[in-house]
Amino acid sequence: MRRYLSLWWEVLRLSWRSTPGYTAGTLGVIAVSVVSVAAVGLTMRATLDATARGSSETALIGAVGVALAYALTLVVQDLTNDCVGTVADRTGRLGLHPLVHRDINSVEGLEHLERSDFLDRVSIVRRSTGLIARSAWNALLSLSNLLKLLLTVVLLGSVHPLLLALIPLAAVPVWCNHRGQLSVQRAEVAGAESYRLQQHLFETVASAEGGKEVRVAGAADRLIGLQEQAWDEAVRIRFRARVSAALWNAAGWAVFVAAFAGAVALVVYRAATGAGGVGDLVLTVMMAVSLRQTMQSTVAATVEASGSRRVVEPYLWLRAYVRAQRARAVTADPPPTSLRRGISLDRVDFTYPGTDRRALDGVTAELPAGAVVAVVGEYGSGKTTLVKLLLSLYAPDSGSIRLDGADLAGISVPAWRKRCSAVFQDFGRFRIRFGETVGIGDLPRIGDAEALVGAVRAADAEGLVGRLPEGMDSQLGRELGGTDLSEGQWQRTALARGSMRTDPLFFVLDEPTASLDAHSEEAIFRRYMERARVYGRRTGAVTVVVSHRFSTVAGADLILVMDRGRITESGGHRELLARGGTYAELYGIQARAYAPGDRG
Ligand SMILES: Nc1ncnc2c1ncn2[C@@H]1O[C@H](COP(=O)(O)OP(=O)(O)OP(=O)(O)O)[C@@H](O)[C@H]1O
Repeated sequence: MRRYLSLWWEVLRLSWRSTPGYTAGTLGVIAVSVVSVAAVGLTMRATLDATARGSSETALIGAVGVALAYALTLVVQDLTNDCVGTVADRTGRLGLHPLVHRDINSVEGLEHLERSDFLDRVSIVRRSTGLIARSAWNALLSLSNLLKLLLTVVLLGSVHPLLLALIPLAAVPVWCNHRGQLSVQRAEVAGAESYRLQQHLFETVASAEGGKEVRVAGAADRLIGLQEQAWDEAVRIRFRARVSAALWNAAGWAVFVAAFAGAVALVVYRAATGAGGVGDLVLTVMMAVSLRQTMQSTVAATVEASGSRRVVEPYLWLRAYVRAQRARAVTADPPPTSLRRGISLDRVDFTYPGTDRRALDGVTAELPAGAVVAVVGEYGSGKTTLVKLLLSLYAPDSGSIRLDGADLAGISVPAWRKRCSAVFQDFGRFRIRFGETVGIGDLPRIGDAEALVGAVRAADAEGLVGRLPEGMDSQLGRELGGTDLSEGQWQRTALARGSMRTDPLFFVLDEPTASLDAHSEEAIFRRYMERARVYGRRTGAVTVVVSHRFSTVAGADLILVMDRGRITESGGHRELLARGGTYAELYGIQARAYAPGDRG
């Protein structure tokens, strides 16, 4: 409960900051709604009692009071919902939405983006910032309704104390609703995976990228069938939970309505047998009517507040996760300014979240300072995973990675990343201006024209910039009114981005030329090897090159051969050839395949 109270308090403060006028207005309307309920009954009783006494002047003033109080009740009844809806919506969009996005993006590493439990919660939170804000206002509405209830019961209790028994009985529908909402909440999480799947399939079929292959393969109907299946599954799970919630709701109400009918009968009987006055009778009827309304809205607001558990719980979980990550970052050390010994891996194991096969299995290796290290191996042997761990995108499950003996786990992730440069096979296609898409490789120098030109030159992408309509300022992406690039051009852009930092301690080239022709590939590799040597001499930087093309890695100082998550061979090119193992065999196969005379 404390977690909820602190969240609601935070949301109300956020409401105040993001939309102070609406917040003040809504608070005012809620306060008036509390007072107006009692005002109607009290003015009515005073009017009738005055009439019975024959005091016409007081009766007239009382009648004006009744009219005003009643009009106020009607106005605030309508206004409350509108105001709460608007203020919650604005707080959700203006205050909470940016906070949630900042939280999600501030998490280091990739692990959380591939953990299905994280994704399920994030997808709920992302769509529900308005509901989270609404939950705080609903809690406030519940509180104001409780006050109204208290006022109503005090007035009814002044007629007969037995009516106070209505308070505990009012808890029955609240509990039943809460019970039903729990099953709705569980269903949201259980159906989130099917929901994501259907969304992914829909986007695959509908997007230009995936749609091409899907249409050529004639697989659209099948994928749409799968999407409908996943959609049905998601809807079925939610529907069942909602039916069960409705049944709980009805049962709770049945209990309360029975008790309420008995209470009203008692008061009417007392009035009829002369135990109460005319004013008491009218007060009872007025309060009975308003009690029913207040009870209804108390239950509705409480149920809505507790029903929002399905969105609030994931949000609280996300915040706790982000805080734990940040707390870890605060105590971290900076990375060394240069490497003297190098990077070592000691019995590193790693399994991707949600899978049960080790992607890295007892990996031990020494990557000497200043060295170019090539990692080769079959598809899926763990090469990219190894690189991801070295970049702190994931942490090892066991074993350690050390920089000059210091455990990478104790080093600040953002500070380490600032000393890394990487070009990946599955590079990003950032559809912004060309200069920006390169410049984000080193944010502090994103506006440094000289640095941009240098990076573009390193990636041999000057020709590409020359063909763009506005050079470095050209917008990329046709759907954004810009220019479309080919795969090879996107890859050169990624290479340029990876060349922005000029003093990395760790430089990664993970299949950086897979989309380039053989001629460009060779030229680029030669150029980047020279670059790697410069880094190595300057700071002892380690360069890791991942490649399927053995000819490109022959010049590396150290070659690691991977197979099913393990390093099976390591050494220099000549040494591995002389050993006659996997490397020698694969090298031989490729050398023959690429030899001009052997080609068919
Ligand atoms: N995000 C992920 N979630 C789950 N499993 C993954 C993920 N990424 C990779 N894997 C699995 O981990 C293993 C190693 O993958 P990795 O990408 O490291 O291989 P690789 O040698 O780089 O392959 P390739 O040469 O195709 O790039 C594979 O079995 C792969 O299926």
